[in-house]
Amino acid sequence: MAIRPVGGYEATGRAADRTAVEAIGLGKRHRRRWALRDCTFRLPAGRICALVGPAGAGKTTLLSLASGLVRPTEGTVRIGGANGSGPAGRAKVAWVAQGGPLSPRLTVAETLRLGRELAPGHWSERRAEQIVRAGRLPLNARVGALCAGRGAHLALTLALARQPELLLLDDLPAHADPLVRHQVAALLLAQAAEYGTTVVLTSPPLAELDGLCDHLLVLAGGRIRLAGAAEDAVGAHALVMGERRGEGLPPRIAAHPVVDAQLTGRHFTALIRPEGAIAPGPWEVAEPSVEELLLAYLRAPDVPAPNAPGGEPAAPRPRRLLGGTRGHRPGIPGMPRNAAPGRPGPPGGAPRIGHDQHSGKGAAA
Ligand SMILES: Nc1ncnc2c1ncn2[C@@H]1O[C@H](COP(=O)(O)OP(=O)(O)OP(=O)(O)O)[C@@H](O)[C@H]1O
Repeated sequence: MAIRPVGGYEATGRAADRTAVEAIGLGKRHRRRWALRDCTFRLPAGRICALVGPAGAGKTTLLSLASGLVRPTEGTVRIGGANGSGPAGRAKVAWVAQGGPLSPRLTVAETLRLGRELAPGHWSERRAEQIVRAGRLPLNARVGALCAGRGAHLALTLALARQPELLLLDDLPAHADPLVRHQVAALLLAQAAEYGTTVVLTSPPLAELDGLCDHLLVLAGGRIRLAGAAEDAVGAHALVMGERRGEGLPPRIAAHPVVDAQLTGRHFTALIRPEGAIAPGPWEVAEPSVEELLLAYLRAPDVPAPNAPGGEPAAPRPRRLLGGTRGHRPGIPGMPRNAAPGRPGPPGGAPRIGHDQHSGKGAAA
């Protein structure tokens, strides 16, 4: 684990009223190729945000820009109101990255002492002790003898004791055993609630997001595909499941923007962004889980952002009046909504409906 630049956290005002990260037209180009482009979003303070996207989507680039380690080619990113590229912005961010150097020869106590010395004026001894106690870190153990989960917990202690406003967390929970992952999740929730720290988790296990992440940021191809509060994002989509009678989706479903559709045998499952009421028919309509929503976006990296091209957060929407049979989690045996994370859809399953689904092409007659 490597701890990147850190700084002080001002516990003033209601977290939800403050903006932790604001990106406007943010972009980074390497030679002629854009790693990130047109990236516009606002992340309120005190949120736990899942940053999700396929390999090469631009996640690390976004973290590098947010941490101030890399300067944008275009646009701006502000951290707690300060320019993210300047010292004031950088001082508000901690980045716990995978594979960085915690010295294996030092003990836990020596590592913490070093952390305190390297963060004069920012270090909270009380917070460090709390986190060490919560993670049951043995103070006299050598860092090299700690299991991966405890090593991760130590890296997190170093980062949080420095009281950052924004914590960037790279893959951490995925590498720990379930108990440590649970401890880390509890720690992050407490940190966000009590200290207003904003946490950005890169590629967290999708099955563990419900109840942990309340904000979503989906990238693909260097552009934002979805950004906003998880609740709003879920409310702006619907999962429609039913029997199919033609080649593609029923026209009354394909009339809405389709994010992803899975066709399996005689059934279909589609994640749509309803534009108005969904016409009734031989299908069920349900609210997607966060996992289902993200899986659909990961399966459809080309889908345009709701407010393309800027990809701004979707505004909170009132609950729609849905047609069809609206249920909470009806589930259809063998359908993708029950698929395990990382295994989108049943084996030998349905073809993914491509881009032209958004215009409704490919719908069944
Ligand atoms: N220093 C660089 N020079 C050239 N191209 C780069 C550089 N850094 C990133 N890229 C390219 O920019 C794109 C985005 O890379 P980035 O590492 O941000 O993606 P990512 O979502 O973090 O991917 P992964 O999950 O595989 O780490 C990729 O196509 C990558 O090859």
